[in-house]
Amino acid sequence: MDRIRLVGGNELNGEIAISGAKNAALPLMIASLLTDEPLVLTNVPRLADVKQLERILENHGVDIAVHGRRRGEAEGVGQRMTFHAADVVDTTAPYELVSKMRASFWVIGPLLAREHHARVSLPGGCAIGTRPVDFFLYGLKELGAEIDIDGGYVVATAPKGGLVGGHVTLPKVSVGATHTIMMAATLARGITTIENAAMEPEIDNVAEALIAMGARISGVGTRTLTIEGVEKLGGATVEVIPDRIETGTFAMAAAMTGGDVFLRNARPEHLQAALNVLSEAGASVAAEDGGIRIKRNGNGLMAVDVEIDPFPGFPTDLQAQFMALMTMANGVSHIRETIFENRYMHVAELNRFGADISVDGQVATVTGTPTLKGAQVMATDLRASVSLVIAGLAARGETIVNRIYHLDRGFERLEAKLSGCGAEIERLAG
Ligand SMILES: CC(=O)N[C@H]1[C@@H](OP(=O)(O)OP(=O)(O)OC[C@H]2O[C@@H](n3ccc(=O)[nH]c3=O)[C@H](O)[C@@H]2O)O[C@H](CO)[C@@H](O)[C@@H]1O
Ligand SMILES: C=C(OP(=O)(O)O)C(=O)O
Repeated sequence: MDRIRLVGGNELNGEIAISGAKNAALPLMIASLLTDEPLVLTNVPRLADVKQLERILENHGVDIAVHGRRRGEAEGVGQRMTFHAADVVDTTAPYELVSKMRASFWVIGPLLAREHHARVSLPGGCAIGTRPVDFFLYGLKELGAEIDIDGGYVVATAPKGGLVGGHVTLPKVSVGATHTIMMAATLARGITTIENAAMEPEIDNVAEALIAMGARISGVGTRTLTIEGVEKLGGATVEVIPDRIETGTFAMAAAMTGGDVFLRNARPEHLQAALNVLSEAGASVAAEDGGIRIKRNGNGLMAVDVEIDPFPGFPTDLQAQFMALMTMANGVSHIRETIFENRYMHVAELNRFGADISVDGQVATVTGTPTLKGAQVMATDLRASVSLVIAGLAARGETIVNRIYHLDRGFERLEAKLSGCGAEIERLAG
């Protein structure tokens, strides 16, 4: 199993190109199941999760092509890929494929809308809580589907003639349920409303893609989406938005080590809450043409309290990275995780560096210390893994992060991007 070795203490200086967003690329790829015409996606990141979803889509009959580089295109630019679901040959998404990744469950929406049937294994994904699928089932039922659970599979069947429009009020904001119900509703007969919908930028990216494919959706960027079903969707070319979680991660890394890093392609409006917190903590954050610049001079950081919330709040996917940052801040920071009930697996690992973190229910209390010491640590999930890298970048001496396959799910060329800015970091194979 690969590991990462780092030696902390170097400032980060330079430029990092932010990749396309994993959490936008995945639902956009799934949207290709809604049409028999090709969907072209640009800026697709090279990630293990993208590869895994390719396998799942291929099993449904989707032809997938990765285009070569274009003249004048910079090296390392995101992939241009075509997804063509001319004929959906299988409406089952099997356990072996779906259990590895949460988002793969979302194929249930398009399959049900287009093929009127879907049999999808209950999902896996990061172990950060129980992560039920009750909102999806409720939403699809509101669109007329009949749902059974059989041997670990959700078996969904549309009424004769296909799904029908309905009113869905999500009990709690859910990104996955919003993507899935929105996609399903595009081909339903009549009008669907989704109240308390997620407003994450990835939802907007998918909604705009669906609109480009011929869907009728209004309320994009608000808590209420209205979808008027159409008979058929067509092809389109859509750009995956830059990854706001990767952006926030490198911003925290730079704030942790000090230095001056320009995050190219980053869009400040996609992570304003996190940037505000970084400024409050004492980092300098500036929106510049084409990206965001993060600087921190020799001064230490101040402790800041944060409550995790759905967008536009502070994202749960940056909670672990922020906690790493707070381990060396002056003072005591309180972090309240309100989205997932078990997303503190990194606490024990961060404490191995000599951090002082305790957890009581939803709240983690981080008492800053002036120094961390390098350690052997274990990655437990995607964002937890990268929080250990952030701690290691500032810790004295050597850190080894084990089980980094989690990192490869969601960070493209992490070591190369960090070492390009002066970090001492390498992957140890085997
Ligand atoms: C691939 C992807 O985009 N993953 C993101 C997505 O996950 P995901 O879409 O799985 O997360 P949700 O937004 O659905 O989860 C929000 C909350 O709703 C609960 N819930 C959700 C569905 C349901 O049927 N029942 C239920 O109770 C969840 O357990 C959680 O407590 O949004 C999360 C919240 O921003 C992010 O951390 C993940 O990175
Ligand atoms: C939790 C995440 O991913 P997933 O929903 O695929 O488990 C994440 O991207 O941080």
